Amino acid sequence: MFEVHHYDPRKEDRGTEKKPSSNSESNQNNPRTNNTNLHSRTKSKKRRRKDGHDGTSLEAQEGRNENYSPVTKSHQHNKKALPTSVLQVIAPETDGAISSKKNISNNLTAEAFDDLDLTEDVITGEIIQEYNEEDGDFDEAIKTTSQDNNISHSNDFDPTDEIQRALFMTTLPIAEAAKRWKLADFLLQNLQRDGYDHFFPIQALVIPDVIVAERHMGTLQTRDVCCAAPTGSGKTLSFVLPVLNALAHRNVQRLRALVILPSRDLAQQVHAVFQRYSQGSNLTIGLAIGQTDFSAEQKSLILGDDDTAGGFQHPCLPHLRHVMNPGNLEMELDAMADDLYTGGRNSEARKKVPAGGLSAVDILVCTPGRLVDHLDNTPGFTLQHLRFLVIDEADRLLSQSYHGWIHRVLDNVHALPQSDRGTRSSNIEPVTFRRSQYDDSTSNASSIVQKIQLRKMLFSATLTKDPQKLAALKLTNPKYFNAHHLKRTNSEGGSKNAKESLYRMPERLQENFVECTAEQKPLVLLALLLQRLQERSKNNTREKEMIVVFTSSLQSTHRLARLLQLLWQAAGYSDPPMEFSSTLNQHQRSQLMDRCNDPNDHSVTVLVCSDGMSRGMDLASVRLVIHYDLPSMSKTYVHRCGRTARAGQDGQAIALLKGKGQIGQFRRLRRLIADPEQVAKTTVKTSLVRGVIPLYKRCISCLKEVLAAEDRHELKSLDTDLSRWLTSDNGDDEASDTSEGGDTCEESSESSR
Ligand SMILES: Nc1ncnc2c1ncn2[C@@H]1O[C@H](COP(=O)(O)OP(=O)(O)OP(=O)(O)O)[C@@H](O)[C@H]1O
Repeated sequence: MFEVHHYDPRKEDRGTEKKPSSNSESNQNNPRTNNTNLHSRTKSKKRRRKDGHDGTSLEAQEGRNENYSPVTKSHQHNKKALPTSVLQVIAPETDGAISSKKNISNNLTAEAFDDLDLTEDVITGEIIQEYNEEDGDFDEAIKTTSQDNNISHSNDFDPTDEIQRALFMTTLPIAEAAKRWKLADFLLQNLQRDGYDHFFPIQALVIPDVIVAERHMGTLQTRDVCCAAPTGSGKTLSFVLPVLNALAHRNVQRLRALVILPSRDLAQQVHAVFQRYSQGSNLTIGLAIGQTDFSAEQKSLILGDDDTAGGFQHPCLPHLRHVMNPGNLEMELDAMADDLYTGGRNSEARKKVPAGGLSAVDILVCTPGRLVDHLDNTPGFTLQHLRFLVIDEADRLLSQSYHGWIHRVLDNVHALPQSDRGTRSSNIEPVTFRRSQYDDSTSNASSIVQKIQLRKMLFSATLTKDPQKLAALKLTNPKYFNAHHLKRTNSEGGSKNAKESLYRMPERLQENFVECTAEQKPLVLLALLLQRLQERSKNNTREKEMIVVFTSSLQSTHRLARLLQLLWQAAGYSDPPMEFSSTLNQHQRSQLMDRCNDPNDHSVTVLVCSDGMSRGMDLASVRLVIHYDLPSMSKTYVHRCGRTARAGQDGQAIALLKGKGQIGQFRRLRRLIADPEQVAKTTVKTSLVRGVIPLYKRCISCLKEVLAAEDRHELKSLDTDLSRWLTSDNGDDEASDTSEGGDTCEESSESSR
């Protein structure tokens, strides 16, 4: 079930959950009830417009349209079908959705969307003609191709509906979809370079939404976006592409998009995606995560000579530099527009601070703490011209204050740089304007220029709907894309808990658990790992594959990683397991991620991670996630599992549960996630577990010494060569207790890690 609805935090505040519209009501209003083919629906769409109807589609409210799958001829040509999991990300069945056209509630909206990709000419002309001429009956063609792709179809397709439209766009070859959205050429080239054939549904939903809002900025009211979609469903490109597209034709360099992430690792990852997709444009992407020293980071963000960034010695210098800049003309226009718009209220302030501040970057990817540092201490750093505020892993960021970053950002958006605060009024207007597309000499001033609006975009696989937290962001008329309450395309009623469940797993994830005792747990883990590696070498698999093991604390991550490294050494295996946690410094973590991401580097087979690393990490080769310790929160479980089965690929997650107590705990935790019955018990061969006991005993006796040596700085954190600690005897005496000691069952809250 996919919802797109108008989210009103005030309603939740009063405890009044948004209720689905009743079927009968929806039926009465549904203009499509009797439509059986695309021709008649298109006509009915025209009729509705004539009648002043806003074109709102209501089948999403009714939940009757779960089987929709529009298919074009071009998709038929492309035999590589989209994974159904990807299509199901936004399966249109829903209980509370209101079509976005109604949401935007503006007569212009329908035209705005049509303007974008599916004009009636396209619908009635291009696509249908193709089928009429070459494939015969259009509906039949849809049916046939749907069956080919194992996707059921419905006759209720109405291309004016946003969800339907998004699904439709996912079936088109990526070049065609990009053309219809008029995506910048460099973006398409980058997508093709990466071998992407189709957009994913969440992308097909969010990208045109942002494009429409940008194109019709003057007439459509800005709507902020809250987007919850499963792990690995492609949320990153859903904001990277439209932001780059919107800024691609800028003349003057200013900080126009701010992308905030909860950790340095994620910020680096998203920064890399921006870099990759900005190739071919002249946009500059900044990174502020505290990786370099502060003044070096300042210099990378702010234009000017070496002395300017840190010192900002003379206010005239940057102004002069800006006047000499080729972008001068555009700036002057902005200034003029500003005067026209604000009656000159800002002109005094502008005399002191060059319009646009001194940004050396167009887009800044950052962590909240470092952002606040720059707001406080970097002269010329301004959020004055921000057009996009993207908050990725929003629930995580909103749950932590990070020096009150939200208030600091909101206070600074559209405000002048710190250096000129003394002169401005408290409620200053934004000073960025752009020329209207409909510029003509007869227009008056206010129609020539459009005030740039800030759009906030929130993303997460476990996005909170906590009204208090969202309220802090002061969202404008937010539009909530919820892709969690999904329904399997071909099943009748979906899962029992589909409506109550908060989260949803990737479609191709297989979830299992193994029941064992505390003592058996490390043995079971070892047996599982060895079994997997042996299978791999037996099958002679060349493809890169990784296993990620999660523990519940930093300390157990380190202990377990060391134990496994000893075991590898004792067994004579190459490529020992690696630790990935905040025990490593940023540079070491980045290097490790590079190795994990390099398809030709097969040296990392097992990663032992703390929960600090459970979110967002995008490693295509992870095939198995093992929950060595059970997390205490459902959302941590969701994010951990989401390190595999990404982008429509297969993956498996196995939880090691200590006895009945933990099985109950696991059930409770799993209740918030759709399809609890999907989790199956699995076992590990006793012979395998028995087989690893001598090896384990030999290593557990050395572990203490290894850790002590590390405390004495005799061993580096990345050093995996532990051979000198391995004794030749099998350690029978010392290791009568097989517990490795780091196996703590203690659960700690996600935020405490
Ligand atoms: N249209 C596409 N076709 C094929 N692969 C894609 C497409 N879009 C994104 N991907 C790939 O899918 C993978 C997952 O995407 P992404 O990291 O954006 O997921 P996500 O939804 O942000 O997940 P998480 O919630 O775990 O952060 C990435 O490796 C990305 O390159």
